[in-house]
Amino acid sequence: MESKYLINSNGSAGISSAFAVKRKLEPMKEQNAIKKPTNNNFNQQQKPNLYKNVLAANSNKRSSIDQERRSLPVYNCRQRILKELEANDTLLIMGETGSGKTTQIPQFLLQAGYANGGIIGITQPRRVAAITIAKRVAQELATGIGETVGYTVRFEDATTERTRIRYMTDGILLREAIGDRLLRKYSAIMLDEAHERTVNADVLFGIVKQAQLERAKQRLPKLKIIITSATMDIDHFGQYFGVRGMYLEGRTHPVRVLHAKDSQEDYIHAALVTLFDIHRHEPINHDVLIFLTGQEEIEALAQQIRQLARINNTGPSDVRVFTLYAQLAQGKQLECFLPVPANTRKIVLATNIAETSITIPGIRCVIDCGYVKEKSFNPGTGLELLKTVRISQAQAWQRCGRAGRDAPGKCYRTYSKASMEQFRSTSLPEILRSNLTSTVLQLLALGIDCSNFDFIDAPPPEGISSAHRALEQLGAIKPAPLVITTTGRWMAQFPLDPRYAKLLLSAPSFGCMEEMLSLVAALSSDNVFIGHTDKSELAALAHAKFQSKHGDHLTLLNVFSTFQKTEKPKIWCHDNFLNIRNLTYARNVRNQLAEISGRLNLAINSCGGDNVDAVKKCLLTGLFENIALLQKEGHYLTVSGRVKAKIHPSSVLHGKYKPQCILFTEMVQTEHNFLRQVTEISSEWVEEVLPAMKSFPK
Ligand SMILES: Nc1ncnc2c1ncn2[C@@H]1O[C@H](COP(=O)(O)OP(=O)(O)OP(=O)(O)O)[C@@H](O)[C@H]1O
Repeated sequence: MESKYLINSNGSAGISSAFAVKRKLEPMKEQNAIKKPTNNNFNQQQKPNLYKNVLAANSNKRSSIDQERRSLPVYNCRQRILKELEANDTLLIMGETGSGKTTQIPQFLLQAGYANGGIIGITQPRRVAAITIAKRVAQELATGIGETVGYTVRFEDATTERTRIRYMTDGILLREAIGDRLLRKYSAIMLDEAHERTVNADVLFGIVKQAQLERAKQRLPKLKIIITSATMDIDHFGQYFGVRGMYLEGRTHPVRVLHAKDSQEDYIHAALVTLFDIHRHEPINHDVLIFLTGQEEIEALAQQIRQLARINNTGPSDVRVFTLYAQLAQGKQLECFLPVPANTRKIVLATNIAETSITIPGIRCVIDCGYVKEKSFNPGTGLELLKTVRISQAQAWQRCGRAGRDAPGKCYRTYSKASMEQFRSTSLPEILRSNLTSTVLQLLALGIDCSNFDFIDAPPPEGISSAHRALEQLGAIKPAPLVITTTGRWMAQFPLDPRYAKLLLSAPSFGCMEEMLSLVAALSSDNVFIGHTDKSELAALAHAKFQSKHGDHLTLLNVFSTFQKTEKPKIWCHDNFLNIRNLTYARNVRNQLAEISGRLNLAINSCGGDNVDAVKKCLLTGLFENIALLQKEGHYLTVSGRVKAKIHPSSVLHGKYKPQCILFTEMVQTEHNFLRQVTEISSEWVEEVLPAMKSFPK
């Protein structure tokens, strides 16, 4: 396999080199480079007591971590960053992957006294990054999580009133802005991984910019804004924020890049061969991270690797395989961050959720398949699809940057150098290719009309109109003049997609609130079934017990309701091939949704699980855009957009008799359009439940 790879013409590839041409930056050389910070570097008076106490209590334990911190490129730029921040209210900072932006800059601000007047908030596109980075920074400051450093992600808050540095997902900060548009709680906000351009981050760029201006106008304490990334389009950001960018010089550990001579069509096979080649030739403590596109691919390859490791007599004990993807329960996602025993190689199979921000200790080799599953929304059909597409060059460098964090590394790309040159330089911002229903509602709850909002890149007008249409059908807004209704305000209270929030608001009138709380919670956690196991036949038999002839939603409800009642959940989940972590997560989500429902005085009634029609009709009130009708040819056609599709093989309705009319949770595009999580409904109900949908085809 080695012969398939070429060393990049630069030999050792500089992670930033590919972007050097794009940068028109002010190079930032540290004037007092490698000057050890002393107490004189900041005003003693301003130094927060809290930080002083933390320092005093833990000074003995920190020498090795301190050394690691001091060797990071960002450390040498500390003085300059603080000086720039004193002079400017907004900073755009670009520095190599692993240079220390995310972990160190907030600590510089803390030391400089910025946390005296408010919290230092740092947003991350993903919760796994927010959690692991907060833990690392707490360790660096030798404090417990939730003390000086904490994190908040959806359905989990690990902060206290003592927390001064708060890592969080961008969705959390956006939600807070609904309560206070000026974000008065914060003295500084760092929007990290700006290149990711998630919808939430794009909205936040505008929110923090407005909050900063408004606070200045009202003579309130200043809001400092820091935008960071290793691969952002700094000119574009510079124009939007009206500031120049800074480039943090200094290199981290080198990563040697090896491209396939020819791009490998079967990238999973290429990844497997490369992995075993690494396993034969690289020291056992060089851990490997493989980037693939999704859960099914990852689970299948994980199983194959485990089997092959046994057959090849490398011994099961010298390989530990971990998986990392969004649908995996949080606890399980964090397992790959723990050390493995000596003489064992850690192999992590991940989607793009491991692509930015995170450091998985021990990773020396990255294998990059060059593809990603990306959301794309078609406002014409109203459907959001997940499609497998080529990554951008920025993503390729970010993936590469996951190696070389604690030592020099290697990155194996299963695509050729020539084909990489054809990749887009950066990914298309999510806001230009997503369903905007949730964003439009959140902005309206903030009192902002999306059509006049100062976006860094304005979403297409047809995307906004499509969101308006959907929100009107959900009863969340009224058009001309555009206003948010009480239902809309209530929907915005739930940390859920508006369609799912609507299910909870409608449930009391169908008498099935208990059931809907359980179902929405279980849908938020996703895959509770363990299917990829060497006992897959036994697993299928166990799962069959929960099957409802009505479809996947009621099957999932059966699983969750039985789980809630079981006295020995661990044994029960094990025996039934169910994922206890995902179910426990769903239970926590349910508690929080019930708490919000209680605050809104929604009646918590139940149909006793027998009145399945009530549950199905209620599902229609939120998911009415996801209806499909059986065609004579045997396939389904979605009512909204008339897209041809099949029922996904994972559905309990797959391969059985085909219902005339179905409701689905999502559409996935692989070789066909597949409808996931499907329930049989009656087309008669549509007009009963949704009087607005008069044009429904019979
Ligand atoms: N959980 C961790 N365990 C061990 N080392 C860590 C951990 N997190 C960070 N580090 C160390 O700190 C360094 C800086 O990480 P940090 O996340 O601050 O860099 P960054 O510049 O923000 O990177 P990126 O652009 O990739 O997000 C890493 O290269 C690594 O050496």
